[in-house]
Amino acid sequence: MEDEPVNIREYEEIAKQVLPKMFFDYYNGGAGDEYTLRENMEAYRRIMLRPRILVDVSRIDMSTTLLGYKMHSPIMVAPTGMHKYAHPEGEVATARAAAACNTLMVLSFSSSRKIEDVASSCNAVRFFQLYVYQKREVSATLVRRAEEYGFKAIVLTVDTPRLGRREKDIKNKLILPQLSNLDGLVSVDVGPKGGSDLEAFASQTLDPSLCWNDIEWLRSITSLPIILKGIIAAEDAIKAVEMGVSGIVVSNHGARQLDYSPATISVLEEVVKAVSGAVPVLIDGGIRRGTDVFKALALGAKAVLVGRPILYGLAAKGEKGVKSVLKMLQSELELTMALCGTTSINEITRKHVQTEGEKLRSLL
Ligand SMILES: Cc1cc2nc3c(=O)[nH]c(=O)nc-3n(C[C@H](O)[C@H](O)[C@H](O)COP(=O)(O)O)c2cc1C
Ligand SMILES: CCCCCCC(=O)C(=O)O
Repeated sequence: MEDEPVNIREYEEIAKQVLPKMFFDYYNGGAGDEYTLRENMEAYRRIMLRPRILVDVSRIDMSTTLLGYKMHSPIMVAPTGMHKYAHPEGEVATARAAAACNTLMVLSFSSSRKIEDVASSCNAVRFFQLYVYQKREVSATLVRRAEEYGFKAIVLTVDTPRLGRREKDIKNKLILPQLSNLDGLVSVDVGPKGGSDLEAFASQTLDPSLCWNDIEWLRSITSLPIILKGIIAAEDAIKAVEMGVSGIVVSNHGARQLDYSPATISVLEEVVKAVSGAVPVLIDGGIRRGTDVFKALALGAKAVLVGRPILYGLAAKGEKGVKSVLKMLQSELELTMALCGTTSINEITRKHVQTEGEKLRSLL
């Protein structure tokens, strides 16, 4: 029998072996020099844990809620496009795995399976991620469909007025499958082929004029709560709260948009302080270990989202692989909680971590 992967890095290796290079690079790559891509992960390594001892940890409860929805743990599935590159069942397999792990999935606007198919595949709580297209009616149609099919919130991505420069995709001349949600609404045929079809498609569809006033437009077409994904500055977090959003995701889009933007974990605290409890603050980017999840919670995140690890699991073993990745992160978090002397999510505090700045100051 083949050895079972024991961590996310091993799942990444399998994904690299089984996927065509073009698709693995699309999943794994970042923007520009990929500096932020490395930093998203490295920044977690610079944070140390401060365990407390002699606490009864025979029972650990990782459960939490988001917008009133209960989850087994604060580890959610981030919206990532085109799961059919990884597995023929695409987002349906991912959704079933998320449901089996009792967690919440955010379905991408650019999914390769239809909203309706994902909704009918299993009984899970799902949010819908939104891109705003120049043809607003396309975006509005998908919002209405998501609402009709039981999605519980709209996650508006705000870091993508244009697509980041992803040089691997340009070199590989990334091809784009028809995105089922857009059937009959938009064609992905981008004309004569040059570099990345995704880049060409994005430049023909994304609305670069999207701005704060458009939150009102979104509110006029849906009664679902709105979460903004892609905030990394306190000023924007404050503005988002003033605009009445229901949550914020500290995200740099997995370092696929603006290279040399900061690692998300390094700005989490600034955003959490600015928001001062008004709305839940989530985070994604670079989370590969249960210890990373613990560190994000200690710095004030309500929950985390994971992107690429889900795709590695999907590529390696379909639904079973996604389930295994989620369970692996959940059990790593549970062990970290036990070894840090925390028995519930609320017990994880700022005092359980030491940042690099604090480490340096303690040496002075
Ligand atoms: C292949 C891929 C596709 C993505 N597609 C979307 C998307 O459609 N919408 C979106 O808001 N974010 C998208 N993202 C960003 C993720 O939601 C998330 O911010 C990021 O993956 C988190 O970083 P991680 O991959 O290191 O966990 C995508 C990321 C990847 C890797
Ligand atoms: C029209 C924009 C497509 C974006 C595709 C998915 C995505 O966000 C990514 O990072 O890739």
